[in-house]
Amino acid sequence: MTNAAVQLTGLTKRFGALTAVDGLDLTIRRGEVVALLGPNGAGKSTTIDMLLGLLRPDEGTVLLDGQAPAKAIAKGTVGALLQSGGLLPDLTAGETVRLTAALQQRSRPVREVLERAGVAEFANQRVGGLSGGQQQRIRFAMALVADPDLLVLDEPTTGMDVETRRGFWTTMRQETAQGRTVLFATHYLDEADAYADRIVLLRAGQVIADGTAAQIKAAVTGRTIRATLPGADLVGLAALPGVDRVETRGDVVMLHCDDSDTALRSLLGTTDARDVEVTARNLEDAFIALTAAGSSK
Ligand SMILES: Nc1ncnc2c1ncn2[C@@H]1O[C@H](COP(=O)(O)OP(=O)(O)OP(=O)(O)O)[C@@H](O)[C@H]1O
Repeated sequence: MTNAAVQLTGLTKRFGALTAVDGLDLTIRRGEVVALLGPNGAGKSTTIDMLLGLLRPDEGTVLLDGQAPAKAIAKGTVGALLQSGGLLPDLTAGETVRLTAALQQRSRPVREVLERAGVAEFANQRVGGLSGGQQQRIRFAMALVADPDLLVLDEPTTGMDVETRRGFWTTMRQETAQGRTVLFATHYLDEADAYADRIVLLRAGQVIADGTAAQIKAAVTGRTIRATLPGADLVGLAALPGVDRVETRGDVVMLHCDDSDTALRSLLGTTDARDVEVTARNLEDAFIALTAAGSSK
């Protein structure tokens, strides 16, 4: 079969005058790990809710492995971790996952899933008394227990401390190594950078960048040359070929360049610059640049 794991076409959702998701097209191949990255209100959760069939699109279509969401989900091939809800406070963590397993057409051994998701250590405690991060781990176990081909995770590490986050992503790596397709929404640039094969950057319900972390960084073109140059002639530096803008901090100059190779040759040829460093923009620079302008609709 050649169906994409996820195919969103012209997906649109309006809430009154607000267009939360605006004609979104997205195809995810099987086995891809995709981060849906964007600031608050970008439309990540609304997209995920439509993808899972929890919210009806105003326009557009969702296909999961070539089928409507309800059909794919009924077959048990989709596991989801949503931001809230879904937990009964009086059940224990273990009972919650066992109950979820019992409702699936196919399921993995509960004991194994409890271990994997880091729930085993508090499996006998009631859900209502657990922390937000522990409850997130239970939701993760619930998503895994169906042995899904597609895992959809809406801000999975919310409420987790640093160590738990790390453990979560270690487990995720093991899961994705088995060929699962994963779509996760996140605010965290480092998570998208470290764990996704592909980053889809959303702003105001539209895709504004789509590629590997390296491609997204490259989309915000330019590099910065940093050098020590006491008494620098700033006007002269700004006029060097390849230089966009010049900043100084004491004896250090920073040349923001659209062509750092040309700029570097001129800098070294015409000045006494030393301790020279050339750096690419990082994902945070790209994120800020791409999401900053015109974000309100
Ligand atoms: N049920 C609703 N009724 C009205 N407006 C809504 C509703 N759900 C979402 N919105 C609005 O739609 C926009 C997109 O929200 P959404 O939750 O999808 O964004 P998000 O990217 O997931 O944000 P966050 O990172 O804060 O979770 C926001 O402006 C939000 O206020």
